[in-house]
Amino acid sequence: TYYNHHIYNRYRALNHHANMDNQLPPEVPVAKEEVAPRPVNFSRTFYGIMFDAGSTGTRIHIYKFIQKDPVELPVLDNEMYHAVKPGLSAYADMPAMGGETIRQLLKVAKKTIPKEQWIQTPVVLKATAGLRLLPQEKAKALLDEVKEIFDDSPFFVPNNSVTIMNGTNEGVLAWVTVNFLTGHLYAKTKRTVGILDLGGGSTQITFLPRLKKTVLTAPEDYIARINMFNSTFELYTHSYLGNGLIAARLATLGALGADGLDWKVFRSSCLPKKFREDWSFGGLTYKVSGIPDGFAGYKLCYQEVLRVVKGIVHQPFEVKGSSIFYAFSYYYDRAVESGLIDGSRGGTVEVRDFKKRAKEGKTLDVLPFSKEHSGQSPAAHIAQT
Ligand SMILES: Nc1ncnc2c1ncn2[C@@H]1O[C@H](COP(=O)(O)OP(=O)(O)O)[C@@H](O)[C@H]1O
Repeated sequence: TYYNHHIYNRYRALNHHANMDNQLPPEVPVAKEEVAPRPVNFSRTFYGIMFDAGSTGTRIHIYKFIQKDPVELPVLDNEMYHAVKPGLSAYADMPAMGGETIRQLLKVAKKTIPKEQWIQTPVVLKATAGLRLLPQEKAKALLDEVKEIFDDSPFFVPNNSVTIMNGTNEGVLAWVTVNFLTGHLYAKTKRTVGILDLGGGSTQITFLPRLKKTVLTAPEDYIARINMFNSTFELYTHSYLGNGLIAARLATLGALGADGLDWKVFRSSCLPKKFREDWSFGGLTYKVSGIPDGFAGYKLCYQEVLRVVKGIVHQPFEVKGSSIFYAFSYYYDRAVESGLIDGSRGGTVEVRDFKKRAKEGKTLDVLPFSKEHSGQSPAAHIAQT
């Protein structure tokens, strides 16, 4: 998942059809023409706290905004970031302990935000695939726990401040963010970039189709209409739940949703023959291993993975061309780990580069959770071929 402060600066331009509550702090009254003389030395500082409750970790983003003029939009001055692992969904059976991780992160917010600002600083949590994958009652227990902790905190708790974000909003917001950051977001924009987000539990693809055919041939719920700059954009967007890096890996092993986790060892030719480990995800622990008396390698692994994604992935014809996509989250992590791009500058890769590395065995990273980089990461481009 990827939520970015720049959306805040653009919020007046964006009116997404889907339910996107405005969680901004109370707005400064906009001066009308006749109220002409502006206050001298007007300057207002305010903060916002955003929790990103992902399937592999919970992150707090504390934003500081400065508004120098009552008729101008506030400008982001600073962002403070902190993350903990595992994510909330790992506490599916012990919501109180899950809540404790939020309480700890709120301590960071108390240290960062001046005391007199606490009461007007909104605090919001958006959960993604980890909670979407849990049985409803377990997800609800975790959200209720978080809500209680927010209510006990000295911060401003808006309505619906603790929710699961749906996959469409996750994909659309990432698209808006990346296009804003890359300067493609303006009225009548034609040249936009697509996004590919590979989380732990889900993966999102979003782009603005250039061909009418793409919109007409896509499944109906893959098209999201958003209003910006007085026009409607029809975006192609989909979130594949259960196909994030970690969830899909467990599905490949036949472990996702399986019983007998206490004794079953899930084997895969995607893992080195002698490999054996316990992996935890979503509050469950899975015993996994390679196939000691069998084979490991690209071809067999490819067949295993194909069985999982076959019939699931919708492939719009249009992206086969020369479309530019910005890929981030685990796409970025894996591209850095396998030496395809530079960790601080990002870089441009083609899908075939990943394939080449996989054949060399270099992306056969067997750690379930890689080190998470801090703050915003430079996106890795993927030019699709
Ligand atoms: N602020 C951020 N900027 C860039 N990548 C991020 C950020 N926060 C999390 N990530 C990346 O998201 C991936 C984990 O996704 P996660 O949110 O746990 O899964 P999901 O979206 O499926 O719930 C990791 O690759 C992590 O580095």
